[in-house]
Amino acid sequence: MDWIENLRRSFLDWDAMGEVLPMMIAVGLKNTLILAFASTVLGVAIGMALALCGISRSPWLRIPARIYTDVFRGLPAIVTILLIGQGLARAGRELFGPSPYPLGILALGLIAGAYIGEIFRSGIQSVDRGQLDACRALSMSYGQAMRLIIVPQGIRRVLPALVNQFIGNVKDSSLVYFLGLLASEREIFRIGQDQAVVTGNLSPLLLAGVFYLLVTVPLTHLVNLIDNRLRVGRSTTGAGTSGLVEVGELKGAAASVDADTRFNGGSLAVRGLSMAYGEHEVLKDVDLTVRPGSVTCVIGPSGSGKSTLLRCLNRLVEVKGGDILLDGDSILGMKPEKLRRRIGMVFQQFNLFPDHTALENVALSLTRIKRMNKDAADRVAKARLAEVGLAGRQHHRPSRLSGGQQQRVAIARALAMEPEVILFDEVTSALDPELVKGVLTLMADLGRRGMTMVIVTHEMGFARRVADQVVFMDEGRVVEAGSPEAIFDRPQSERLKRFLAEVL
Ligand SMILES: Nc1ncnc2c1ncn2[C@@H]1O[C@H](COP(=O)(O)OP(=O)(O)OP(=O)(O)O)[C@@H](O)[C@H]1O
Repeated sequence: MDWIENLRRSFLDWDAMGEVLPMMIAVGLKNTLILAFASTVLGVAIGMALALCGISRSPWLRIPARIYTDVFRGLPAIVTILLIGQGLARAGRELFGPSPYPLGILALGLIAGAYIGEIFRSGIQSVDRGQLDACRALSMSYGQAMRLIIVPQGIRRVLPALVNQFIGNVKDSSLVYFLGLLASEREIFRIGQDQAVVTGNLSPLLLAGVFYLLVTVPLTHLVNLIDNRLRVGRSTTGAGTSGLVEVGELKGAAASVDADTRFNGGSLAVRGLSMAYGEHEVLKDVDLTVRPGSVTCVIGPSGSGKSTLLRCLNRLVEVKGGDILLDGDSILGMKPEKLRRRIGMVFQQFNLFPDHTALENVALSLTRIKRMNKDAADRVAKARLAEVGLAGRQHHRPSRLSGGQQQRVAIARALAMEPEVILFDEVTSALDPELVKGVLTLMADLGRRGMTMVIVTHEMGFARRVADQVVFMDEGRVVEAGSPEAIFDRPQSERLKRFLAEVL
């Protein structure tokens, strides 16, 4: 069996492996890790800049980012490494000295940046649009929303892909030897190859392969672990609460709220409001008066413009014509962030920040927007959570709360900013039926305590019981507005009669 002996001598020459092992660890492994790590760090910095440029509205940022990505992703790594390493050799010598090592890191980093940029971009763009809405409704600027919520969430989602990129850099570092590294700068592959020439067999190279696997295989498992964790984290709904528990939580909370503490509700006046998405006219000449401390329920068929009307009230969308007055002042001249401190909003899909606990969700805008110190913000946040019956769940993340509890955290978050008006956009539509009551009970209580509320709802029973005014919209217009009795018992228009016949 000569050929087996030949193979053994070629690949499993233990003496040759033993001889190269110390150098493989002290020089090769060290250099490979430095090259991979430094180029990944550089790649992350370049990638983040590319991602932010890539999602920018300005073509001056978007187009160069696109070109960069196409070029560095499209070229074979070895071409880039040689072009940078040899093309910039002179400048490199002046900047870094004679060694091509830093240029190798630069080349690997430039290549990695193109891939990491795409990873970041897709991560950031995969963050639910509602997160940005929630940030804006909490009066964060676009930059703050990106920095505090959207980008960190996007990065968290793409952590596995980033680790994969690091693995890619570990492997690509083997190409840098083409630049002619000094002996002390050789990485795993180069040492294996050099020693293979000396020993005349492939054992040192096989050992180099084993070293690559020792670095990359655990990392691959780490990727899977992170991936699983993220998936489990997302799907856990460990709440396990029933509707009865939820209403019970609120009863407990009612005792902690001083029923005499009243909100300082503001007034709204909508005059001749129109709004369009491009050519599509969604609101037409809408007039509406909302008294301080009153509850207005907006009802109407799907697509009639109810949500858009709410979004105009805190300028999440811009109006086309007409005016909106808050306590007599036009909101159109106000800075949107200032306006949104005064008009809070709660969304159908809750839009809580998933990486933050209930307490952090409520406290975030207090520290970041209202500039309260952390202790004071936590005190306020705890009090607001207690008011919505969630004192015992402050440290739960949204994924561990039921839909009803999440919605109550969202209400606490809006309340914490001490708004004069709160807008509710179909806040019970995404809830299981048994969880609806808890949220509606809470909203009715806010109404009793004088909060001005504009509520888009399909809960007709709630509108009849709680509203001071019911507004029926159809095809972008207010068709009828009046007391619940007037709307539900004495509808005037054919359209309202038909709508009520369908929903009641
Ligand atoms: N971002 C958008 N871009 C373009 N059109 C939109 C956008 N949002 C809503 N629309 C359109 O505007 C119209 C009114 O939508 P809006 O969501 O305000 O209605 P709605 O009465 O709240 O409906 P629903 O009860 O189904 O939520 C619809 O025709 C809708 O398709």
